[in-house]
Amino acid sequence: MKLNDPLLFRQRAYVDGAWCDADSGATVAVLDPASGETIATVPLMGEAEAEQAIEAAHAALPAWKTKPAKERAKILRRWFDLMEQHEDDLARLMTWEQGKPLTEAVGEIRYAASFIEWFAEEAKRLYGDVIPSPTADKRLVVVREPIGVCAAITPWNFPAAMITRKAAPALAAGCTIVIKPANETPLSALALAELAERAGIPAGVFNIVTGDSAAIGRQLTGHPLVRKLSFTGSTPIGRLLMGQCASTIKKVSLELGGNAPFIVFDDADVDAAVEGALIAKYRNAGQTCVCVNRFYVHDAVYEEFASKFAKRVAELRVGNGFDAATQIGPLITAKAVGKVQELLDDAIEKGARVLTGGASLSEGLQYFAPTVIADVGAGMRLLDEEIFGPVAPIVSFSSEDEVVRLANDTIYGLASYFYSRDVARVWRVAERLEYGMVGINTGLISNEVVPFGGVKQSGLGREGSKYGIEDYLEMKYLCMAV
Ligand SMILES: NC(=O)C1=CN([C@@H]2O[C@H](COP(=O)(O)OP(=O)(O)OC[C@H]3O[C@@H](n4cnc5c(N)ncnc54)[C@H](OP(=O)(O)O)[C@@H]3O)[C@@H](O)[C@H]2O)C=CC1
Ligand SMILES: O=C(O)CCCC(=O)O
Repeated sequence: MKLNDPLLFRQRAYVDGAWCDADSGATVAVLDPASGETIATVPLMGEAEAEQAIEAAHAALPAWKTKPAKERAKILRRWFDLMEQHEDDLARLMTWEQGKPLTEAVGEIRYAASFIEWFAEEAKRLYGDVIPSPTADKRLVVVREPIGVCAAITPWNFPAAMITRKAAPALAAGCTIVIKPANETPLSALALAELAERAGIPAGVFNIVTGDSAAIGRQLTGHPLVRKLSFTGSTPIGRLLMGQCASTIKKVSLELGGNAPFIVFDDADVDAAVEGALIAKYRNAGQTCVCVNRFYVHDAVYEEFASKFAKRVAELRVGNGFDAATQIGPLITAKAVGKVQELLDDAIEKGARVLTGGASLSEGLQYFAPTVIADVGAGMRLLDEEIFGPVAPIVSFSSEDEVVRLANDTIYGLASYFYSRDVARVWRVAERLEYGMVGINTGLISNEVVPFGGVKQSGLGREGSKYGIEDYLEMKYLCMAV
């Protein structure tokens, strides 16, 4: 891979300000999902190396948390500037290891950097409170302090943004952090560490350990010095990690799976709904926790929506993310392709009708045809399970009550979307949907200024926005006799 700045291509972990190997010297391969070829190796670390990183983060904490917020903000701002300057290289590394089209990778680098910019600004605004005392002899004050050493475990679908959405508020609040990126996409994380170092983030404040996720995860969730865990990934692993955190009562933020409904009412602008649906379903080849999992379309506009949508989906270009024409890259692994195919086959066997697409595109490679299926109904697995791929199932409905009930009939509660031009209905449905986020007449809801997160088994806490720093802070109440 030719980079303008070759030093951004790092193949060693970053702990206590140093580039390190695993104690055993063992490594794990990073694969290009477009070709299946090995593009790099990173250290196969485990519990011992994770513990060293936790101890480094603990040692670095006193100096970092007592730095004036303005100084922490300046350092974070430099990190943001460096990400902007190196956006081309960062995006190329991401497409190489993750597969997403280069334009989407550039978009993610900007999105990732925006969390650093935002929280650099928020660092200076962590106000306390003065509480009017019920008695004359006391003064009551609330101050907010960094929670301490934090841990983060991040997924492969957004290899940069899921790191900065956690690390930026942590560092802004005065915490230090140890991060375990997904083994599929560690190169983006390590490039961020290189830029963090150049920005002047002190040794031990920002650490990246790569390798055995279960072993590192056990250490990060079990070590008493770690005060908080933030995880983005599947609901089963989130459940496991939450349980592991119980013995040391850590604060936990979880951003887990979704089963997003996308509802098109009979009063919707159908053409606008088709455009919104394309973004909400096919971004990152459908590998996003806020990607639509189920389309519910009113009987009166079902055929119109389905045929217009299928026509647009059939035009999507699938290919290598480095090809400028590509809109849909490869899926992350062969296992992911198998899972998407299995869910699709189950639906077809149970009576779903393929409008476009319908299968993986190439023997041995990880390309999957953007697919739309109609006549989808109860009992098909993809209505309950996260597809995480470019398959769009369409279900028909006939009343508002019915569709709200169907949309809420899931253990998940992350993102939801609907299209309607009836103002009263917009309020009614937005209030009745049991989701942390509701897109109304839009398919794109993410940015750094809004609280991203879910209810039910989609997780705990919110990331981004003025609320996103709360999880990295503790309240301390001071009671003074006067
Ligand atoms: N909410 C979201 O954004 C995401 C949801 N998913 C959902 O999960 C499905 C499976 O994807 P998958 O990548 O396997 O998701 P996982 O939840 O298994 O992986 C997410 C992260 O957790 C790590 N991890 C896995 N097992 C453990 C463990 N025992 N202890 C500590 N960390 C662990 C992974 O590391 P490593 O990869 O190195 O093993 C990765 O960093 C997807 O199809 C999708 O439905 C997946 C990713 C993101
Ligand atoms: O967890 C994910 O899938 C990443 C969220 C992408 C986004 O912020 O929109």
